[in-house]
Amino acid sequence: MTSKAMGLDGELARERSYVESCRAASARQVADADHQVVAGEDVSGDGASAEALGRYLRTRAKRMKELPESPVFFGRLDFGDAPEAGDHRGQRYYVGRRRISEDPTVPPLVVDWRAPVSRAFYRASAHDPLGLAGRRRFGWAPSSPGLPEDLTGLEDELLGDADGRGPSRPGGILTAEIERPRTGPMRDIVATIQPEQDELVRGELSESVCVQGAPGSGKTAVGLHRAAYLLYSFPQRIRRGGLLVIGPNRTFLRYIAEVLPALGELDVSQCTVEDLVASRPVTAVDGERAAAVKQDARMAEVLRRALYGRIRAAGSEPLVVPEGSYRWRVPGERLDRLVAEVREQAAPYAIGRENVRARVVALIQHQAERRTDVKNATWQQKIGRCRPVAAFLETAWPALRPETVVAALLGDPAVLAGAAHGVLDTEEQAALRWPRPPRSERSAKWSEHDLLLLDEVAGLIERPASFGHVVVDEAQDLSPMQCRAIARRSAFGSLTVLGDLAQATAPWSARSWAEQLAHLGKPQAALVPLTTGYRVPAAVMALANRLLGALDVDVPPALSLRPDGEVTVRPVPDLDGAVVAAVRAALQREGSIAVIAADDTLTRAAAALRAAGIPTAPAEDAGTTARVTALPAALAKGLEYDHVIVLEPAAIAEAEPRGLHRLYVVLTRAVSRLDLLHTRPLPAPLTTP
Ligand SMILES: Nc1ncnc2c1ncn2[C@@H]1O[C@H](COP(=O)(O)OP(=O)(O)OP(=O)(O)O)[C@@H](O)[C@H]1O
Repeated sequence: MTSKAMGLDGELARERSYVESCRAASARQVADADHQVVAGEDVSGDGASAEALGRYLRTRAKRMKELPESPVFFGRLDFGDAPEAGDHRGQRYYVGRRRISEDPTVPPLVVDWRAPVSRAFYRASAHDPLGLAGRRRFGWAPSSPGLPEDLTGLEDELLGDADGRGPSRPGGILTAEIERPRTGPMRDIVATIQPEQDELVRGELSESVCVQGAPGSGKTAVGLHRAAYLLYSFPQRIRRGGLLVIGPNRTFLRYIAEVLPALGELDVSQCTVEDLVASRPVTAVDGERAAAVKQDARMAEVLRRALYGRIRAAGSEPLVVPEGSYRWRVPGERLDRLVAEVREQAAPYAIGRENVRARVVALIQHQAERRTDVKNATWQQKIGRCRPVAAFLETAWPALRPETVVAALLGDPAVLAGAAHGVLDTEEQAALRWPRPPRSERSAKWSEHDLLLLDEVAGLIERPASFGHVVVDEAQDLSPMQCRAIARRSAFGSLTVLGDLAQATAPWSARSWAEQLAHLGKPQAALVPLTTGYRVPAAVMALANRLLGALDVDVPPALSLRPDGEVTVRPVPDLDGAVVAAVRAALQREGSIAVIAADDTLTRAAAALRAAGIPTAPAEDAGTTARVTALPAALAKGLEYDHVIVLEPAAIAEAEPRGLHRLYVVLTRAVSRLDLLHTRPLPAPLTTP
C-alpha cells in the first residue's frame, strides 16, 4: 500500500466541483422537505393520518435545518474488480456524515458513514482490502467565520495492488486531526475512526461490551459513535426503548453534548446516574462512612428484606366477605399459604400484591359460583376492592412507597437490625442510622446516597422501563448500587460500558471489570482493551505510566500514537509566581490551557492569576471557548486541554484515598504540553522511571 499526499490541482478542482454538486443537492433536499410539508398538509384522506403525516414531515424538515453545517464528505471509496467487491464492483462512493441523495432511484451522491458499504472505509487494509482498489481521505479547513469549511487536501491509498506492507505511521490527515489544537467542546471523529474502534462502533445491538481503554484511546468517542450507529442501524428496536448516554458529571456532559447532534442524532438523552435516580431533591449530606455503606452491594439485600419483611408470613385471620345473604369465607391458613406461594414467584412487589388480590378473589368466586351463578369481571372487581379484601391485603401485603420503607430502615434501629442481620455488622448499622429520626416520613431529609436506596426499593416494587441501549462512560467509578440502578434500566436492552480501572477514583470504584459487569447485570459482556492513545503524547504517557505500578490495577500500559509533545517538571520556590509565568508562556502558543490542582492550591493559584491580570474560567465552563480554565483535580476526568499546568502533584495524591489514581487522570488530560510545578517533593512513583 502506498500513501501519498496528492497536491494535484486538477484532482482537487474536480473534487471541489463535486462538493458544489453535493451542497446544491443537500440544499434541495432541505427545500424539498419543506415542500413536502405543504404537500403533506394538503393530502386528502382521513384527517388523523393527514395530521400525522404533516407532523412527521414538519419534524423532518425542521431537523434537516437544525443539523449543523459540516463537510459534505470526508472519504471516497473506489471498489475494484475483485470478487470481494460484490455488488459494488467498479463503483465509487463518497462517505459523509449523512446521506445526500437527489433521487431515490439513483445511487446517492454521498453515503452515510454508518451504511454497510462505508464499513470498508474504516476497515480495509493492505492485508485485507475488502474489495477496494483505492481509498481517498479528504482534508478540510475553516474558510471564513460563518461559512462552511473548504476542501483543502486529499490523500490516496492504493489498496488493490497491495504488497502486504501497511504504513507504519498514521497518514497526514489522521495526524493533523489528532494533533489539532483543542478549542471548544469535543468533536466527532467520524472521518478518522480507527479499525479497532470501528469494530466496537459497529458491534451488534444485542451484544453488551465493556471497553477497558487507556487514557485518550477514544472510549468516549467510541461510545458516542456507537450510539449514532445503533440509532441508524436499528431504528425500530432502539426507538421503542430509547437510547441513553450516562456520563460522570455535568461538566463532562456539556463537553460531549455536541458530538451526537453533529452526527445528525438530535434526541439522545444524556445524563448522570444522579439524574437517573433523582426522584426528590437532595437535602442532606452523609458522612463518609454512611455513604460507603449505602453504596455497598450488600445494601440491596438489606433493602429487599426491609421491603419483603412487610409481608405477613403467617397468622392471618379468616377472611369473611358478606354479599347479600351470603358470607364467603377463606380460612387463615389458606390465606397464609396463598401469600407464601405468591412470594415464591418472585415477581415485583406491586405485581405480587395484585396477584394475591386476584387469587383471593378466585377463591371467593369458586365458592360463589358453586352456590349461585357465573360471575363476570365487574363482580371480580367489586370483590377485589371490597372492604374486607382491601383490609386483608393492607395487613398481609401492604401497599408501600419506597420512602416508607427506607425511612423505617434508617429511622428505626429494630427494623434495621432485623433487615441487616448477618449482612451488616453493628458498626455499619450504626453508620446508617439517622441520629435524629424525622417526625414523619414527609419531613425526612434525603442524601444523594439515599436516593439510590429509594431507587432500589422503587425497582423492587415496580420494574422501571428498560432502555434499548445504554452507553455508560467512566464506568469504573460507579458504585455497586449505582450499577444496579443502571442494570434495572437496561434489563431488556444492551450496554456499552466504557472505562479505565487506572482512573478509578471513588472510594467504591471498581477493581475488576468482572465484578462491575455483574453489578451492571451483564456478566457475559465481552471485555475489549483499547491501548493506543490518540490524545496524550508519548512523553506525557511515559510519565503517567510510572504511576501504573502503584495503582494496583490490572491494565496494560498505554501506548501513544503521538511522538510529539513536551513535558517539563520543575521544582519552584514559589507556586504563585511560577503559575503566572507558566500561564503567560502557555498563552503565547495556540490552544486551550488548564491549570489543575487540589482545591486549596487552585484557589490560591486562581487568585494569583487574577492579580496578574489573567482571568480564568471556572470548571463549569470547561470545554467552552475560554482560554485558561482553573480546574479542580476532582473535575478533570474525561476532559482535555492542549496545555496542562499541574500544580503540586503531592497535594493531589494526598487529597483522597485514591489520590494517585486522581493524579494519573490529571496528567493524562494533556493534548500537547504538560508542565508540572512543585514546591514539595513529587510522589515517589513519579520519580522512578
Ligand atoms: N480515531 C481518532 N481520530 C481522531 N481523534 C481521535 C480518535 N480517537 C480518539 N481521538 C481523540 O482523542 C481524544 C481522546 O478521546 P476520548 O476522550 O474519547 O478518549 P477516552 O478514552 O475517553 O479518554 P479518557 O479515558 O482519558 O477520558 C479526543 O480528542 C478524541 O477526539
